[in-house]
Amino acid sequence: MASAPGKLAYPQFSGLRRTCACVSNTHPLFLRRADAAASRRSFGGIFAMAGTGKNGTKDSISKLVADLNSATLENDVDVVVAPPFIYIDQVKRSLVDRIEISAQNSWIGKGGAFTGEISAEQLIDIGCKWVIHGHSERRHIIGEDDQFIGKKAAYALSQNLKVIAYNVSSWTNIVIAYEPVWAIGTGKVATPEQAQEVHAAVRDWLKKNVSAEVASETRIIYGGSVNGSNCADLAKKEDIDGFLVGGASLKGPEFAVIVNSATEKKVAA
Ligand SMILES: O=C[C@H](O)COP(=O)(O)O
Repeated sequence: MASAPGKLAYPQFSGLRRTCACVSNTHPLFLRRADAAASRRSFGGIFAMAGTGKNGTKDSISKLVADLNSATLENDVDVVVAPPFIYIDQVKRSLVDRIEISAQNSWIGKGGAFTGEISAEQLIDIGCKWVIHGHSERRHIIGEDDQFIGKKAAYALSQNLKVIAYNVSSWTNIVIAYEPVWAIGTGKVATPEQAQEVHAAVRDWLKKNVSAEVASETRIIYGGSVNGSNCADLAKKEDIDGFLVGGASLKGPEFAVIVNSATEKKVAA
């Protein structure tokens, strides 16, 4: 996913081939609702209510949850939030059921003596339905590689968590996120044309390497400086099926604007 602003970055195709990595950054999301008829065309995305660990306090998250609970959100957009582990329970207890919860990471296998780690089983126990794997920050800062991420994703999927990442035996519960690293947290968003080109290339990769059906159905979401002002133009693009939102997700009303940019998808369709 690395590239300079203005240049297209093709997300880890070699990784995709081996395990499947897509990439996300920090926090997460919204997605199309499962009952929305056919396919990825119903918008979906991802939003993070608090960044990777460093964002959020009990008070700030209470405020954000209150904003989300009172926001008017498009019916046919799935909305998922990914708070840091320590706030998941608080969010689960206070957030409306219409919004699902994701973790930002999980262990590679069954729980046990792995100090400091959180298992997929524990996430399910606390009410999570989603987990993010393969975020560029986990790769670049923590040093996770495709193989390790693949193990995590495979185990999470085996426990029926939905995954934003790889090592996929069934694509039903997968969402792929494309985030050019130069766009993450920088205010330099990819142009709709740049993002569309990469999303189309990812979809084409799926078509050639997995199947036409998977290519058609899999949601590919964009992340990197998405905000209330640029989301509408991005949402109009054919292969952009949602967003992975970081900074703008910390402001509930702005996040609602991003969720509701799904209407642009309907207009464009
Ligand atoms: O996880 C979030 C993404 O990495 C995007 O972050 P951002 O919207 O602050 O650029």
